[in-house]
Amino acid sequence: MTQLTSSKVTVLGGGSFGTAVANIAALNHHPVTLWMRSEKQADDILQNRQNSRYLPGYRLVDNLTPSLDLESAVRDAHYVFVAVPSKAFRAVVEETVQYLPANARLISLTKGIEPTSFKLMSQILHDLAPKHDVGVISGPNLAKEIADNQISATVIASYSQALRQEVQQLLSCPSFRVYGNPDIYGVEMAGALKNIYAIITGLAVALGMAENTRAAIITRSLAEMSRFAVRLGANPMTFLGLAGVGDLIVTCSSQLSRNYRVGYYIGEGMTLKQAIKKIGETAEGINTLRMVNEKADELGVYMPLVKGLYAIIYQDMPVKEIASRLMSGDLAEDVEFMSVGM
Ligand SMILES: NC(=O)c1ccc[n+]([C@@H]2O[C@H](COP(=O)([O-])OP(=O)(O)OC[C@H]3O[C@@H](n4cnc5c(N)ncnc54)[C@H](O)[C@@H]3O)[C@@H](O)[C@H]2O)c1
Ligand SMILES: O=P(O)(O)OC[C@H](O)CO
Repeated sequence: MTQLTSSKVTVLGGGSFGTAVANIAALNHHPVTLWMRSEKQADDILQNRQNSRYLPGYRLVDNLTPSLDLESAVRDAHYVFVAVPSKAFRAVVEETVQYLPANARLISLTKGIEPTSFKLMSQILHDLAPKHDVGVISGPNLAKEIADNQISATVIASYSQALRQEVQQLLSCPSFRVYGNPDIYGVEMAGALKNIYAIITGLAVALGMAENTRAAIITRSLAEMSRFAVRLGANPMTFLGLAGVGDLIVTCSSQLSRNYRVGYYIGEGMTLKQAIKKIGETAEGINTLRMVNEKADELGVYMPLVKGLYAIIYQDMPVKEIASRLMSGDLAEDVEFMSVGM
């Protein structure tokens, strides 16, 4: 691999993950611009070297510069990472492309699916910037742990081998290891789907589940999400990697996951609205659940866990009734591996 020289990196979105990834690139001595909407947050970074709203207590390196001006943030960038919630993704990229240098690489950090179109973020990037190389980062990456320099690993997925290798070099450091994978669809789908199962696990923990139960939920979640994604064209092997089982494990185990916490608060008796308000940050799984539930019906893919959570959240079904339905369904359906692709 040829050594990457100092490259101008821009991250769009000053939330927890955008800030954490921007800081890693800056730690690797690249000049980094973090574009955000909030003047207050930008001032906070300039004056206190901290994003107190999203990553309180973590020092941001000096070569990370906040910016409120999209044009100047993007104009000379070699790499543009997009870290805004999926519902804002298309609008932000639409505005960005007019300023994009011809050779800039575009990489999504977002784990979600576009409502109505069912497009993944890389597909939106392709739509809006068809001449640019596109990639996606996904893996077990809790932003606060990355900011705390805890050892973490992730996946850069792209059809472009050059882009994969460049991003590996751009972000790899002693506490962060980046692996390449050409299966962009599988990596991205895994990152979106695991949020649904984190909500289920959080809910089950709040209701006092035992460790056997957690293991059963995580394992059946992996089978269910792989079955769905493989039906849509993903490589089943991706689900045995960091972006698949890796991310599923961390998101279904940690109170730092916002999706897990949504489930936990609902399990404690909050309404969905109250849970979302209490978290105050992006929890993509809520919308992903609606879209995947609909798509599973359309494709005829068997997804009992998605169906169960949908019934609890959107149809007000009692959790106990859903749990007993899951445990007493037709055993003929419950074959561990349904086909070569699970
Ligand atoms: N936080 C994590 O641990 C983590 C890890 C991996 C991936 N992700 C993914 O990254 C994406 C972003 O998550 P996050 O954790 O940074 O969310 P967040 O809630 O911490 O921050 C979202 C940021 O996006 C900004 N934003 C929202 N709408 C915008 C718009 N229209 N224009 C400009 N900025 C806008 C908000 O102001 C905020 O700064 C999500 O899809 C999430 O699943 C998060
Ligand atoms: O906080 P969550 O639930 O969005 O999860 C964060 C990351 O996706 C974990 O990899």
